[in-house]
Amino acid sequence: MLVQLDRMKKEYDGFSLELNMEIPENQVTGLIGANGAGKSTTFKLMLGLIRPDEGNVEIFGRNAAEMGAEDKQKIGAAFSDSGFSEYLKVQQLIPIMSRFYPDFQEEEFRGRCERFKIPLNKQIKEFSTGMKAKLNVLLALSHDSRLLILDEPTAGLDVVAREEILDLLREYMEIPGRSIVISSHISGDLEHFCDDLYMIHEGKIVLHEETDRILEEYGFLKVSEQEYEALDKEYLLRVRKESFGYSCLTNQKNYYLENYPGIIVEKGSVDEVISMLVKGELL
Ligand SMILES: Nc1ncnc2c1ncn2[C@@H]1O[C@H](COP(=O)(O)OP(=O)(O)OP(=O)(O)O)[C@@H](O)[C@H]1O
Repeated sequence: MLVQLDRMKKEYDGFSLELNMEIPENQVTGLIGANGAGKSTTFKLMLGLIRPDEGNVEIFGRNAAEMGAEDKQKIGAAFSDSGFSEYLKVQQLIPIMSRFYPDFQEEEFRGRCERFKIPLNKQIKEFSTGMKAKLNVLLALSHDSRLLILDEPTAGLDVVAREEILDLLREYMEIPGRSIVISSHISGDLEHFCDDLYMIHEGKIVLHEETDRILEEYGFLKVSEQEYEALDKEYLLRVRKESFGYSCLTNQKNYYLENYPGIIVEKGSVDEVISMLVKGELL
């Protein structure tokens, strides 16, 4: 495992984050959650910037809070704030990055700045939100890391820019042994990019599932009251009363399709699945 959070608990006044999470090699893991769900806090814990109150956070098999310089070289991280003074120009970041990361790939970085229309000679404070977001990802990708930790890298980007960033990240994943952990509050941004998704709601994981399983096996049964009464409830996760009867979330939609001919089963988007998990009633 590249990263492991084991029975991890972190408390702030009025907020409690409780996580079990594993980030293996060769995988893109998505963290989805609304504002304030705990995504940034999770990343800070992974990077050892803050310590858990309970449980363990390990990165590359070692306690995250005791990470040494060598391990830090193996991580590329991007937060909404790059950590650099916005009075600097990208040109001035290059020697700073080279000093910190011996394997900083200057030529590649310059090439990508050109490709993404990031000017080298303009102060970062003059950049648009999208340009800053792109720059943060390019910086995270600029040295030969094994793990990328990207906090909402696509926030504020238009569709074209978002796809460009995701393409760059797909290229990154072509080298075996690498992994990405990426967050977003918009599940649609991630559902076709991540292999594995964690949905966090108010500090707790409400769903951890492979993306393909969510898209292929989760679904919504739309049933009348009579159909609902006759239904085997074993594979229903949540239910919600509707004007026509009930909407039921299942993680085994093929079971219902096979055993209840004529039943209406709709494929839900990841957003709809989350919304039902958070707001639907437990059986
Ligand atoms: N240093 C801190 N002191 C007190 N509370 C904190 C601190 N850092 C985070 N929190 C609280 O933890 C909760 C989760 O915040 P976090 O930034 O992890 O959420 P997020 O999912 O990244 O949200 P967003 O999408 O808005 O960035 C919030 O209620 C926040 O107020």
